[in-house]
Amino acid sequence: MSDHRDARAVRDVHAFIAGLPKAELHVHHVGSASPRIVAALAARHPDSRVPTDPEALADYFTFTDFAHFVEVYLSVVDLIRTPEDVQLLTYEVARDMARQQVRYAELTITPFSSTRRGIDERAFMDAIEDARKAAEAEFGTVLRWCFDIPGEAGLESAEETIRLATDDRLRPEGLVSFGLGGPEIGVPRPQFKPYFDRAIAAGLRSVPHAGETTGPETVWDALTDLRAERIGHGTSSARDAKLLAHLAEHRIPLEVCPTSNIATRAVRTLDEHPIKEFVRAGVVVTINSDDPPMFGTDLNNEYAVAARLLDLDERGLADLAKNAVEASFLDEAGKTKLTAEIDSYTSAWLAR
Ligand SMILES: Nc1ncnc2c1ncn2[C@@H]1O[C@H](CCC(=O)c2cccc(C(=O)O)c2)[C@@H](O)[C@H]1O
Ligand SMILES: [Zn+2]
Repeated sequence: MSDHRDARAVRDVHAFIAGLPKAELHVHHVGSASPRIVAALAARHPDSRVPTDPEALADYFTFTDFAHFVEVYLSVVDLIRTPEDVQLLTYEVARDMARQQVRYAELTITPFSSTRRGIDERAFMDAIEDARKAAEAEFGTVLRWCFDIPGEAGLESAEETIRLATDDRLRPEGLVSFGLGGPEIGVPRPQFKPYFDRAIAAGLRSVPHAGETTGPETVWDALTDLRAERIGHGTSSARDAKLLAHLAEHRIPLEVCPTSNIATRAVRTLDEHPIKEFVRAGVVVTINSDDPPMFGTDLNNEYAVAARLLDLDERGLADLAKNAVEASFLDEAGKTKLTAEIDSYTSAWLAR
């Protein structure tokens, strides 16, 4: 292929991705605050130390390691102080998703971080639900929630998160799953088993982060003790052939977030990312953005990265998008509809 045609092919793939209807399964609520949203929140709370100028913000969002990332993340959490802030963040995140043709997203929310900072729990639930309904009506993007335990904040945070997720008077209609985030080093997964047992008994699905910054044994713990149905990241699974075979056989999808893994220094370079090994082993791979503005990315860019790393054409990209629909917690009718939308978009594109 000549350089000229190469460049055109890449442009074409980007245009295809931009219009491709997509589902996103691993994306954090606070971690999705774009410079536009950060500026709006900081204008409400001028004492904040988070910069609002986009260039300064890009600098601020350059991380030395995972611990530094969590420190910066928590400074953005500190910008969210009222139920109105929660509503604004959630609604505006949905607007950014809709612009990328994201039709369905499971958004990971850490309610503990808000309630411990004094936001009333009832008002918090009302704020996210108001935003969810408005986003669906106005942007056509369907949102669902994953409530996650911030592991580093200890069992007190696990207790608070499970209470908020299972108390019938509080539990929001959009809640579908239960997660575990934050640092893994020094935060063993098995201690959270009783909380995942309670979540699963209440009908929630188990989707912990595992194997992002620690080895494959953490992924095994997530499968065995937390009964994970999908794994957040699971990057280090590539180091354990038996684990890869297990994930493939039981069709346990990985929520792969390539750019995030580089930004938090979990993986050295994109070319060393194990996504190819996952696909080669037959593991179901989904593509996600994690904390897109913090990592200078968005879901469309993550699909473009995957296209390059996996050498995918439009059909291959559509298959990735369909993996996410299949691995989602949408009902069967919703899955069938979104899959058909992906297929008809792809056929129309290829028939141009
Ligand atoms: N790639 C990621 N991998 C893992 N997690 C990620 C990723 N991206 C975003 N997160 C989020 O980071 C939070 C970390 C928050 C946390 O540990 C903490 C500790 C102590 C106190 C408090 C508090 O609020 O007072 C919070 C998690 O809840 C998670 O949702
Ligand atoms: Zn994450």
